[in-house]
Amino acid sequence: MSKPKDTHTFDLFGDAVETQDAQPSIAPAPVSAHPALSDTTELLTLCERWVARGWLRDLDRALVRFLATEAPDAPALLLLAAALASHQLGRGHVCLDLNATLNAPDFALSLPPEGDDLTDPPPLPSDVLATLTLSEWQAALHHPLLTSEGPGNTPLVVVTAHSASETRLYLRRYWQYEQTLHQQIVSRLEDENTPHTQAMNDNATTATDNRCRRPIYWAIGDDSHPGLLPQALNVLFKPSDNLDWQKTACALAARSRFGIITGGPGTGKTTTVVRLLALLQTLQLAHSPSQPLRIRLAAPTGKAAARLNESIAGQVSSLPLAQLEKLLTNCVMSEDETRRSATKTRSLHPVNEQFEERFNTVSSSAIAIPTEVTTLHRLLGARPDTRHFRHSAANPLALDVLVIDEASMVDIEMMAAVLSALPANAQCVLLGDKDQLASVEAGSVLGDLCRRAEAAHYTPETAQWLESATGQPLPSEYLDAEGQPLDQAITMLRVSHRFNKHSGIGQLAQAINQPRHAQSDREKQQAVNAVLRHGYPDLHHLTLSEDTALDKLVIHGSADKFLNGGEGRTNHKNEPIAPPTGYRHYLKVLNAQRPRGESFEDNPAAYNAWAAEVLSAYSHFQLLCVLRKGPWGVEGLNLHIAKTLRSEKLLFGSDYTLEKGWYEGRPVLVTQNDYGLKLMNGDIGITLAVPDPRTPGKSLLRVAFPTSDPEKTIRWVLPSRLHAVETVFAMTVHKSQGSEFLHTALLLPPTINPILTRELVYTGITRARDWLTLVEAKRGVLNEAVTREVMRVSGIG
Ligand SMILES: Nc1ncnc2c1ncn2[C@@H]1O[C@H](COP(=O)(O)OP(=O)(O)OP(=O)(O)O)[C@@H](O)[C@H]1O
Repeated sequence: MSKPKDTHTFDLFGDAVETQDAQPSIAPAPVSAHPALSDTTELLTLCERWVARGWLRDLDRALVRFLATEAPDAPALLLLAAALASHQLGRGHVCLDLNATLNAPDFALSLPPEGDDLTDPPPLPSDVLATLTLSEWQAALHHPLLTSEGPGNTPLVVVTAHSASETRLYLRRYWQYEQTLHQQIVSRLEDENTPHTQAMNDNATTATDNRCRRPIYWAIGDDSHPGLLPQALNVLFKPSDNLDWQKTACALAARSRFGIITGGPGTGKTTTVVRLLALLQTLQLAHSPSQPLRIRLAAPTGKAAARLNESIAGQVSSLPLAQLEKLLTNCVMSEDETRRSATKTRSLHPVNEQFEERFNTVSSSAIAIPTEVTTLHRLLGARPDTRHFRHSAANPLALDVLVIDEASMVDIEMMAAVLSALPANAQCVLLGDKDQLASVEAGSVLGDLCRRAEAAHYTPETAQWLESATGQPLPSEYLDAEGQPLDQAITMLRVSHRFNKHSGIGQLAQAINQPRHAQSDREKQQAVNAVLRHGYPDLHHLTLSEDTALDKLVIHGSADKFLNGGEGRTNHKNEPIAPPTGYRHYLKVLNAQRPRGESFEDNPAAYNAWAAEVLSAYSHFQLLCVLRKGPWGVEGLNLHIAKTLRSEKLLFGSDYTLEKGWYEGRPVLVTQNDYGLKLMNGDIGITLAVPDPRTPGKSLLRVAFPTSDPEKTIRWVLPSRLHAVETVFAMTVHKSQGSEFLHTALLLPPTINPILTRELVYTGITRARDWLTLVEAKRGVLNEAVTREVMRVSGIG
């Protein structure tokens, strides 16, 4: 088998215009139609051959068999489309786009990127589909038992959108998720400008019921507290000569029941959302002093939740709450004053003397902002052995505001489940970086919803409202009289406060992130290379010409390769930055700070403190890679690094132990949620040796995981209880999403691969907080990678 021909169309679902205009990779002179296009038995045989090669999943073939049994008269072309649609789900696409598949058929299956040397290869999709036209395929997609064009009971749904050339085939479940998402978002956006009387009635409900308390009318049409919104925004944001996108984001997200705040690393998403919550709570208390909003914060993984937890706690403590409470008190006093004089003039009856009570409630009510962040699975109440959650439309969550961080990692199934479980009037705010890799599961919801975020598309009405709320006029380039309702609910933060123009990490992220339509591939490569050559203090570009360079990096961190050996830098808050390290650092801490002469049971605090130090030291460095298998993948690198650390006498164990067993210092990544052990997918633990209480002088291994519980900072787990973990000296970029490391080393393999795209490189480098080492196993791979884009197929956005 040969390598797919056009490497520039590696991204099957790349830019639609380009793929349509591009030369199709269909063979120019087909001889005759492949029998699998018209004969179900031939098709099943073909699927079997594809499954044997790993090009198609067994699951996909099983679906075809099932459909063929259910409807023996179904056209083979329909069954083939079903197999490919099912296969796309495993590759992150929600559906099969027929036209894109005909334009680049070989990307519809999981072909090995470097070709397949085995003899007697099965026909490639490009061979099979060579004679097929779009209209023939479209015509074959209609079958009363198997397909429909919308609601119904058929297992498949056909959607023809915009123009007849855009036909998508869905498995019904995924079509339904898309519909749910669409309906939930539209219904939350549609009445943002109208007072919501039902919500006011809901105010009378008790704290334990799950109807929403939030009266959404206050932000727009609230007559009782004129000016409270702009006043509160002015308390929360300092005056600025430039357009403050954070203030804009806060106002827009407060205005509607669905909002998105997107932005790159350090653009202030967390800072903004904390202020948004303070704003919402202030507005709510002005109306219902004794009924603060019930706010919940969630993230898709335990790691992302822990990170938000950490940063949000710091942000809440710096909020100007006293000023907001003063504003609130003045507001309630003036309201009651007005009411009092109105009552006096209307009648001689005594004034309604609830004033004192209301005043006291406000002045004693701290504007409560939660700092605890949970995972989405926990929030919804995941149950073992079922994909259904405890909370759903039938049993909604008891909350008024939900903030979801790292929303780019949330797949379509989870997003539909969350939105369905929200009470009708609850407010949902998504935070995330639209340019990051999407979830590994099907769907790239945040990226799809934010397709128009760059240019904003605010209507003149929105701009006018924003100006009255924030005091800031919007530049005309962000206005669009044709702006969609969704555009009005999205703000993109555009200024990084963590990476300024002197930061190589920030500059590289920016150069890589330029969308394809904004510049040619060559211009992008030149921009990226200019950043690499510039000599920024936080960035080192390493091409592996000698074997030991990678070893030096992972052991020592290669501080000597950075300007001044990494000494003397400060961060954006003027705090000193420690020089970059490698894995030696945490292993040194492990040995140097080990509690001596005390048993684990007698002094758990000492062991917890030790474990916390080791875990913190581990987070100073992480090697990221692209692949799982092979010498440049997680598996090969993990073993290589463990052996290298052993040769430095930093780790101990036989080859077998290092490859398959447990040893002190082994860092592990949890790969599946384990509710029994309270461990979440993405958690990192370190294996430590603690004294064995049963055998004096001996030790036993336990794995230490950090917790967010201040009472019990470390969770100790016996290795035998951990089933879904892997060594994490090397971590894939996909798994690193939602995490951040002081020194991140991103290793690109020597050959290009379909998953090596701009989004992946961007996601990898933005995991670095202070130092980035970009490693190319062979020069040139980065240049190729940054010109490839992933575009997921879906009907959202
Ligand atoms: N307007 C601002 N002025 C000055 N510093 C700011 C401002 N906004 C945020 N920061 C600081 O910038 C840093 C990054 O902010 P924040 O954590 O809110 O960004 P983020 O977008 O959530 O980052 P990430 O998701 O990449 O971790 C923080 O130290 C924060 O205090």
